[in-house]
Parts: sequence; C-alpha cells; structure tokens
Amino acid sequence: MSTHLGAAPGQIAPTVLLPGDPLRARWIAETFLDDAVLHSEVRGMLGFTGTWRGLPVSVQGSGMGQPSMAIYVHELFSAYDVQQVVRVGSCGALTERVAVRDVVIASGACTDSSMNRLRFHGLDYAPVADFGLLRAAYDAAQRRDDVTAHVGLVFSGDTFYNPRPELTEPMVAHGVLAVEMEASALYTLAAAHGRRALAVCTVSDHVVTGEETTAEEREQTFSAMVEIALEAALGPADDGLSAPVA
Ligand SMILES: O=P(O)(O)O[C@H]1O[C@H](CO)[C@@H](O)[C@H]1O
Ligand SMILES: O=c1cc[nH]c(=O)[nH]1
Repeated sequence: MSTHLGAAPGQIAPTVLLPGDPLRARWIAETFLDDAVLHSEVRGMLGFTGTWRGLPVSVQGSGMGQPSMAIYVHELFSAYDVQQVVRVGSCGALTERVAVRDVVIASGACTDSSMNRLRFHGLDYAPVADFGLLRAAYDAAQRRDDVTAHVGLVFSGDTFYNPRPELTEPMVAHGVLAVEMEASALYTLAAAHGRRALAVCTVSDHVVTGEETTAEEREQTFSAMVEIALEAALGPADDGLSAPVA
C-alpha cells in the first residue's frame, strides 16, 4: 500500500491507463479487461488490474487537475514500479478543425500551472509525450475508420472554467488543439522518473461551438480512445502478418 493507493505490492501492472474519472476507470475495467480485480478504493479513486489480450494492465482514476493526478502517478512510479502510464481523458476542443468525439493525442502540453516552474525554479520546461507511445497511438488510430485522431499540443489548465478566454485565439494560432487538466504534469513526472507517458483524450465538448457530451457519455462511451491507448501501450492485435519467419 502507498498513502493514496490500497493495492498490495505486485498488484498493479507495469502498464496503467489513467482516466481522471474513477467511474470511467470502472467502466474501462468492466468493458475492456478480463478478470479485472478492484485493488484500490482509497478516497473512492478506483483502481483495477486485469488483462487485455492476455497482457496485464491496470486502470487507475486520478481525479481532476494536476495536483491530484501527480499524487497517484508519483505513487504508481515510486511504490509500484509502474513503467508506462497512458492518460485516457476528456478534453475541450479549441479549434473548429477538431470535432466533438474526435481523439486528440497530445504530443506536448502547455500549462498555466506552477508545478513545473516550482520544479525548475522559475524556468519553463517543455513536457512532451514518450515518442514510442505517441507513434504507436497514432498508428493504432490510423488503423481505425470510426474515429478522427489529431496529434498536437494540448493546454493543461489549472482551471476548468477559463478566466482568460482571450488566450484561446493566440493558443490556437500557436498550434494548441484542446484543453484538459493533467497532461503537462504527467509528462514531467514521467521524465523525472525515467518512465513513459502519453495522453490520449476524447473531445467531450467544444469551446468554440458550445457542443457538449453528457457526464454519462464522458464516463461510458469513449471506447476508441481506450482501445487506441491499449494498443499503443501493449501492441496491436496479432494479424498473422507479423509472425517471425521460421
Ligand atoms: O475526463 P478527465 O480524464 O477527468 O479529464 C478532463 O475532465 C476533467 C474536467 O471535467 C479534468 O480532469 C480534465 O482533464
Ligand atoms: O479540462 C477540460 C476537459 C474537458 N473539457 C474542457 O473544456 N476542459
């Protein structure tokens, strides 16, 4: 056990999917994993371990915002030796190039959070995704015909209700596709611990058009994102074409 996770040593897999919503964690475990076991419910932040295509994988709720997420990811890395974390989140689209229910694979994350500046004594740091996970997620998304995926920057904000809407236009002009609340600190923590991280997010709402999904849809319907994350972390289905030549 660690301070905020109830799992016994060895109960968490080297690969963890990380939704903010603990109920999305339960839906993922029940929908995509075989033999999923609940191993943590401290503060209601549910964590499960099961298998996907025979490979061990865990799913852990992280809460909303970088301080909450960082508690869980720090403990996953330092107490459970987790090797790779793929955030499976929701995000708000900032540009009409991106539609509700599209998937955004975050190559890097800007932020207004002070967490990185505290770590680097006021200097800026550029948090980026693990390239291997990023490339694998892009490839997994390209194999599907049921979702449009975008690779680019997200903005990991400390506030959900944006106090500075005038910043949306310059951010979009500088390549930011969507807003969410965790990727930046996740990427920094992974770098600090020498582990792999990626954020794959489904667009739950559109900051420009006002279109939005319901809370239930955000909890239980973002399947493509989950399958892309699983394939990125654990490998594509064996299609028989990649078997080694005898
Ligand atoms: O749906 P999740 O993964 O929680 O992600 C997004 O949703 C929450 C805000 O509603 C924030 O955590 C944001 O990053
Ligand atoms: O942080 C978030 C997450 C989803 N949608 C938003 O607008 N912001």
